[in-house]
Amino acid sequence: MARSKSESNSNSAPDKGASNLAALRGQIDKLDLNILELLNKRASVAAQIGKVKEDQGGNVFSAAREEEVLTNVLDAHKGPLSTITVKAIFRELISGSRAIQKQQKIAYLGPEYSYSHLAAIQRFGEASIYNRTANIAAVFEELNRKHADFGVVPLENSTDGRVVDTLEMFMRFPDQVKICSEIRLRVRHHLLANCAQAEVRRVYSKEQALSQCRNWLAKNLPNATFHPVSSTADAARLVQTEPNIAAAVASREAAVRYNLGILAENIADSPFNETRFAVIGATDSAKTGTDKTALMFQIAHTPGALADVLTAFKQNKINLTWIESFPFREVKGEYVFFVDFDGHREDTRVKKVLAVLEDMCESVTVLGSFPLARADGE
Ligand SMILES: C=C(O[C@@H]1C=C(C(=O)O)C=C[C@H]1O)C(=O)O
Repeated sequence: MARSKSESNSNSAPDKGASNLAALRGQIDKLDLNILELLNKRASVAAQIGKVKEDQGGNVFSAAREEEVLTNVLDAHKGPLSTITVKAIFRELISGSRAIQKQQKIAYLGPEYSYSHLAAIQRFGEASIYNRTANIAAVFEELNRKHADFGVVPLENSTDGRVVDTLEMFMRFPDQVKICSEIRLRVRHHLLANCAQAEVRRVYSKEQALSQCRNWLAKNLPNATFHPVSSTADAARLVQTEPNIAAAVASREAAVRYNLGILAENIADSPFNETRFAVIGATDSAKTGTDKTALMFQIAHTPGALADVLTAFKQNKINLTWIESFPFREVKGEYVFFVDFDGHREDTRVKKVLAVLEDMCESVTVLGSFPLARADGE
């Protein structure tokens, strides 16, 4: 309805506000169209890159190049948008650019909305195809059968330590796959249910998640019993079947997927709970300058053998970032060690240490070099 002059005069401040709002929204509309045009221009260049790769036989996914793209952008970023927002936008932009070249198939330990699934989405975005598997071995099998281009498998959790099933697969099939990227996922456990906290009698979750929230659960749910199930997402699904008495310890995404309320947030006993995942594929990653290398070696059961290996790292000034020992099933008393360290296998000092290890060890397998992962949210 048209307004009379007197009406707008008597109300001039809100009127000015309204026209300001309209003008500002007009600016946003224009900017959105500019952004859209630029996004599609970028996607067209990615499509051309895809053609070059097709001719030259290159991989669609390049962890090293993606890291470079993100570093360029984040170095230039001055706000006011948060870094998390910029990262999320570029994650999807890059995901879409890969999909234009060829949609990538990613295998992960299911079900949907497990932490492995969340880690996979963090790295590969929404424009990829996700194949869930029933166990970690099946992620390796999916790759082997070429049903998936990449797999996402957990390596270690900051509270629970190593993930035995993954390390065992590397040991059983040392040359089957390479690690091409790592993902650090902040694991935030919440108590999900559709009843009140006082009504909760049964709590479902994955065993590790129950253990990571042990003190909180004992203090806040003294009348409940705890039931380990195959995954946190499966726990959330089960709660739907016993809505009046059951709760799950799982992610926010699982709450959305299974229509559950969040009774309590961030209930893990340790405020810092992170899982590190490996992205496995046919090849590892090109060098970026801030890389890590993972390897597995087996040494003779003699005094000082491990100390000699560690000295070789020290002498070459290589910083170890992880070490795990694992009994070698085939020879009693022998151990396989997993380590990762700063540097790329093409760096001179890494080449030197690898040559020394080849001489010292019964076997050495380079699991791969890959860009150092940023902490989740950084
Ligand atoms: C465009 C490319 O392909 C993929 C998409 C990227 C991007 O959108 O920036 C970067 C690396 C690749 O994973 C490329 O290799 O440069």
